[in-house]
Amino acid sequence: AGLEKTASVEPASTALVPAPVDIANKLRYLFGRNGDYTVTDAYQGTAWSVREKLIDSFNKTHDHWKEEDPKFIYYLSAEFLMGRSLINTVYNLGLDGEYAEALNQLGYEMEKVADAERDAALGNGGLGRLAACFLDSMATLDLPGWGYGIRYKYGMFKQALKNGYQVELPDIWLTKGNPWELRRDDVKFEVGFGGRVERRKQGNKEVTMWTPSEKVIAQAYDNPIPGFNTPTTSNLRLWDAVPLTEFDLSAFNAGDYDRAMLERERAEGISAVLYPNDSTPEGKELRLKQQYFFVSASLQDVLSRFKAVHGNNFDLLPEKACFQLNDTHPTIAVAELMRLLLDVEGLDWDQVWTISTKCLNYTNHTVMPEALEKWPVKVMAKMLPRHMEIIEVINEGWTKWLAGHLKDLAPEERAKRIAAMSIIHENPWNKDEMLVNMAYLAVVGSSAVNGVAAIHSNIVKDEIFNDFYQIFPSKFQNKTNGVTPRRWLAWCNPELASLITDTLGTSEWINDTEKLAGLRAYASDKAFQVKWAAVKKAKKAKLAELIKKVHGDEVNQDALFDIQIKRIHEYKRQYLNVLSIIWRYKQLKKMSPEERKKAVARVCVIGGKAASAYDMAKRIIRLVTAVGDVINKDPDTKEYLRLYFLPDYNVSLAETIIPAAELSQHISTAGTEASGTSNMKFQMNGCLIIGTWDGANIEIAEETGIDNVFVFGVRAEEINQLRKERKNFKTDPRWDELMRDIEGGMFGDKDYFKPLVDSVNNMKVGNDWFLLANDFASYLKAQEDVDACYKDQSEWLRRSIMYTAGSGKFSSDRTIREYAEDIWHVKPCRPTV
Ligand SMILES: [N-]=[N+]=N[C@]1([C@H](N)O)O[C@H](CO)[C@@H](O)[C@H](O)[C@H]1O
Repeated sequence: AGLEKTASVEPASTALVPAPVDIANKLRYLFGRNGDYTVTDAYQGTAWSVREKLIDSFNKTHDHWKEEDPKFIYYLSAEFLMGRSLINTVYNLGLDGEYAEALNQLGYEMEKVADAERDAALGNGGLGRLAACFLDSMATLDLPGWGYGIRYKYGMFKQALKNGYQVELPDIWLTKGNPWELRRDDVKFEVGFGGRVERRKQGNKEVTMWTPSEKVIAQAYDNPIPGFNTPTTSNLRLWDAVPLTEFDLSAFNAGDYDRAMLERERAEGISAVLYPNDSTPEGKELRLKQQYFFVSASLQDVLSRFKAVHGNNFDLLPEKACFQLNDTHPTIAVAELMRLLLDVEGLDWDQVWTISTKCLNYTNHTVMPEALEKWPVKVMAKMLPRHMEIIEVINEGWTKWLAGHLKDLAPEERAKRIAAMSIIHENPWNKDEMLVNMAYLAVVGSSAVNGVAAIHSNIVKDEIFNDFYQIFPSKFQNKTNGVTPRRWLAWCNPELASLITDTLGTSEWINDTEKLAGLRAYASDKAFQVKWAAVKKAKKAKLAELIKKVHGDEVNQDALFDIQIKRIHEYKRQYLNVLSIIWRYKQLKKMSPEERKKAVARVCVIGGKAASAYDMAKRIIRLVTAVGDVINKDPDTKEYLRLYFLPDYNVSLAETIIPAAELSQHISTAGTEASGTSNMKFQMNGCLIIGTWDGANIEIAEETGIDNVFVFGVRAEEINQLRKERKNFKTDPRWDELMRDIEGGMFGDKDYFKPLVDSVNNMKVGNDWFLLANDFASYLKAQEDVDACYKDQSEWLRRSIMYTAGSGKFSSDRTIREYAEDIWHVKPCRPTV
């Protein structure tokens, strides 16, 4: 793992070179810059200097783990939404003081320099960011663990607004090089696709030979992951797809330039771009190719390191390695681990099945039926013929076992149950097509299956996988999500962090967040409330600055900052938020100037990307910008209400918005948001929540005190019935008025907004599947409660402090400790300094 030591020459670490000198050295020798540095220079110089300290810690850690040979956890994920690394790395390594001083000497502020870094946006939303938070906690808890994923050349698209509509731009993030990665020329694996499978006699054994028709090389890039306040630096290994042959000269000489480049393009195309869908599957074959590409390279890598130490003693593998499948995206691992141990290592089926199921664990992140990946058998059989065979054999064994297990049932009932749990089943929308259900394959092929919040894990057990739960109840667990308090409180809100540390008299809360509960004693302390409010005010000023930069408007910084930032999706109901803003606007318009003065002014911010092919989500974005265009310019109301869509929402923007937020919205239809994680980040930063009884909102309310949260809306268990009765639901007259306004062109673009109105209001066309009309009245009521509470600032601040005090549970350290104890059975292994 660490850089191989040559017997003769011991590399001299640059740790002894004073940081300002080292930065200047990097700029001179890496970038040919000799003074009058730009802010980008200052970033590059600092990053390449810090990089060496990071590599030192990385090597020490991996040398130690090599000696100790502990059990490892490998987190397989198609997404890692890392964001920027400079601040996190400098602070986690405890180098913040040294480098802040160094940059001052060069005439730069750390914060400004940090802004020059591009986000590593190798993910869509919650699922990808969760993986990044998990890596931070695994390293901070000294757990021997690596992330494995894809080094996309183009990450999550950049979002821009053109006349109020979303436009997507490629995320060209690697052009200036990446100081946070190490290309590992000594770590490459072949990955095959297509071709045919043959059986051959070898001695008395029959062996299976898969001859792929296409091969690419998986090239490893290591991204050291520094833990906080520990010598441990773990790793995120990302794979880049490169062609076997760099350039087909013979084709070129034959004048066939295209063919000369063909193999290169085809190979590079595999890791070129992240599919921009959140909670909806991508059916394109290239997506399956991406999934198999990184899974095969990762498993080959783990087995080769295992064999280097333990030879062919594969029965030992489950004691030395376990894998977490981050949703169904890496589920092909069930068949690939079987193939590698069966066909390459020559072990027999039952032994391999035992080893494989012991090693694999699966996390489900959504119950949306349309989000559960199902690959057509014909696509799988063409691209991965050997894997399709293995999946058929797994399914045969599984359905045969089921027949035995359900022998007491009546034959037709038994057949029905078996068909309902078959990994390979008909496409309900096209009977001639058979599908491979990747979620069922993951459940059958794993030791543990978990949901990501209590309510979600119950729905997983009681609804989507109930048949499986009844057969192996002990396989199903809950692991409520968490977020790293380093990035999402200590580093993005240092002002609040130092107030907390001063008040609690320790900074230990940064990796022991249960200690935040100590703030409860200060919730009603007037002097403390003043300091608390001052921090929030300063952060609001920063956000106001950003709004000015993006939209050119000065906003009222004494207004309530009301935020909804997350991927745009109908189930997350940004549409409902906009409707309440239109209603608020209309109330303000009806008021006299005196009455308006008594109203609670609001600055509403909405941000989030819509998947590029998701038409309805794009219409929601346009409605937000159209409503904003009208109300922000209205002389009567613009002092009391604003609505801004902040484009290109990503990790870095969240780090600016969340500390400034006073109210955040998590208003998904109950039972649809598996967990949510931005809700936890807002809570940590003392931002109050208006939300439905859904996902982790419920556990946040339990920890913060239910009376401190503005909860509204129907409960998950009512949904099915309400959907059936939706067409007879008597809508609120205010709702009807707003539908007429939008349909009537109050915000222009009425034809473009018609499908939006129809989707929730015209039962012949849409059926308001996400029950916006049903929750409308109680939502407006909850918003009135927010206004009433905000008018009593001491009550508001008491609640704000109680939020942070109750956020201890939502540290990803707690989540990872639970995974490590209940699923992975890995133990901390801290290198000695
Ligand atoms: N896919 N997916 N699932 C999600 C998010 N969209 O990425 O995973 C997140 C991480 O588990 C959840 O917080 C969120 O509720 C869920 O919808």
